[in-house]
Amino acid sequence: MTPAPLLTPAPIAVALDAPDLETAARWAALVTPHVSTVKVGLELYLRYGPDVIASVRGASGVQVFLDLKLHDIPNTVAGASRAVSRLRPAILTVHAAGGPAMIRAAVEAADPQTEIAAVTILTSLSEADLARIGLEGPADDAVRRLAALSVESGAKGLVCSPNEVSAVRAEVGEGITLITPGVRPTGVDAQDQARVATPERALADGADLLVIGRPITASPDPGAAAAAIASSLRRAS
Ligand SMILES: O=C(O)c1cc(=O)[nH]c(=O)n1[C@@H]1O[C@H](COP(=O)(O)O)[C@@H](O)[C@H]1O
Repeated sequence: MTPAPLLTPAPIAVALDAPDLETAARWAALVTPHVSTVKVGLELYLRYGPDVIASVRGASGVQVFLDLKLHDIPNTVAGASRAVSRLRPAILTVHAAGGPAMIRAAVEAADPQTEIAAVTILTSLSEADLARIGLEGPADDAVRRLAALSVESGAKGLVCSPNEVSAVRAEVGEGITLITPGVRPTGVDAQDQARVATPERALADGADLLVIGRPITASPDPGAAAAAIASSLRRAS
């Protein structure tokens, strides 16, 4: 296999969970030489709406992941998916727990260039939390079940923790983008994340795109933090 050119951006989506647009755009500009993707979530989208996409895409034209985690009845999710499609995000999230008809509705309403990714079980939930919401047993079981139903319903991407990524790959095979938040470099606090692993582990276990927020954006130099994780991934692969 030909080694990747040294400066290929790493398969990382930096979560731009910023309180204001200027900060988000600054983070995006600092990290985009090093990473493939930036992620816009609820905090920014609910404050600024669709304009935020163009602001973070900036001059670099970096791939934008729109993480709205849609979860409603199929008709409503179809409308929302159609509404944001014109922004041409590369990825749009829905909650897998919305069920097959809802996932299918999101896929059918989206622009063909937008990949619908289904969030299986939030990485902030521990097995004790899962038991409290009626999902007793190993997280792996629920994640694999939701992954299979999402793919059957047309999702081309799945979001799970790095701890489940190899089980999910075995369940759904190649050709589905596996996206893992819950990523923490060695020694970095998990904060509100419950099911975590290092970036190197997530990639080795088969993740296609690592979502990383605060370990990069809370650094005094987000560009250097992104570059350090990207080069550590290159060394490990
Ligand atoms: O869909 C997501 O991106 C997502 C799913 C999930 O299960 N867990 C999760 O943390 N996320 C997002 O991934 C990002 C993680 O951020 P950090 O914990 O700061 O690295 C946040 O923007 C979350 O909204």
